[in-house]
Amino acid sequence: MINPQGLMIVLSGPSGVGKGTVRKAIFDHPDTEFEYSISMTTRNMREGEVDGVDYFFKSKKEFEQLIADDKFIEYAQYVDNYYGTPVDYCIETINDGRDIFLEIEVEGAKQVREKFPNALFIFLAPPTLGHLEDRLIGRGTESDDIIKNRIETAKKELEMMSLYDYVVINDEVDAARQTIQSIVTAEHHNRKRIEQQLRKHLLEVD
Ligand SMILES: Nc1ncnc2c1ncn2[C@@H]1O[C@H](COP(=O)(O)OP(=O)(O)OP(=O)(O)O)[C@@H](O)[C@H]1O
Ligand SMILES: Nc1nc2c(ncn2[C@@H]2O[C@H](COP(=O)(O)O)[C@@H](O)[C@H]2O)c(=O)[nH]1
Repeated sequence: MINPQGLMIVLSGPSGVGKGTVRKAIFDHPDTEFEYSISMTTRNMREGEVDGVDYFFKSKKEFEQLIADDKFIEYAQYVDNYYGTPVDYCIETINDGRDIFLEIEVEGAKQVREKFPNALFIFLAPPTLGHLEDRLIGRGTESDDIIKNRIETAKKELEMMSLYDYVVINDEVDAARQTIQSIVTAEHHNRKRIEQQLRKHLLEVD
């Protein structure tokens, strides 16, 4: 077997587009067999969030020590807080042949692309910028200033979508969930076919 590793699936997109909502729909679905990479962050816990489930919540000092110890696949400072993907669980999972699903912002996705060019990159986009603003306001978890900041960041993030393998518009949650699952299934088929062709070619060369 040439590539027995699991697939690294990166779902990115601006804050408020619905990444968390779509990700939850994916993981609630019985067909889903991916593992979820729980990120670390220094931001304050929101009401209803659970440490070790939604995020591993860390102090700034703890996070900076983890950076120094090279414990992240990627990390980024996003609107005054650190966010990062712990390296150990991701590597263990893909080496074990299981797919790992990362839900991260755009700067972090760029770092993943440099380290794991074979990962699958999916950008979740809003139908319009107005939808994004409405969703952030509707979620009611951030102050007006932070929402403004996130919208400004989103405008720059949306310019990066052409660098992704796929763009999925999150108009309706279940449709976005289904599209993402179909993309992953198709990607597995493609990679398997390429691997078989490569193996056949190598045997012919021998
Ligand atoms: N397709 C949709 N239609 C309408 N509302 C949606 C849709 N998807 C998500 N939402 C709502 O938009 C808000 C933001 O969604 P969510 O928190 O999942 O976004 P996010 O991209 O994960 O944000 P962040 O990056 O800040 O964590 C939530 O209130 C959610 O219920
Ligand atoms: N680069 C990374 N970005 C991450 C990670 N985990 C989450 N995120 C992204 O941060 C913003 C803000 O999240 P919020 O929970 O404060 O709303 C959002 O775009 C997340 O997708 C990570 O490990 N690395």
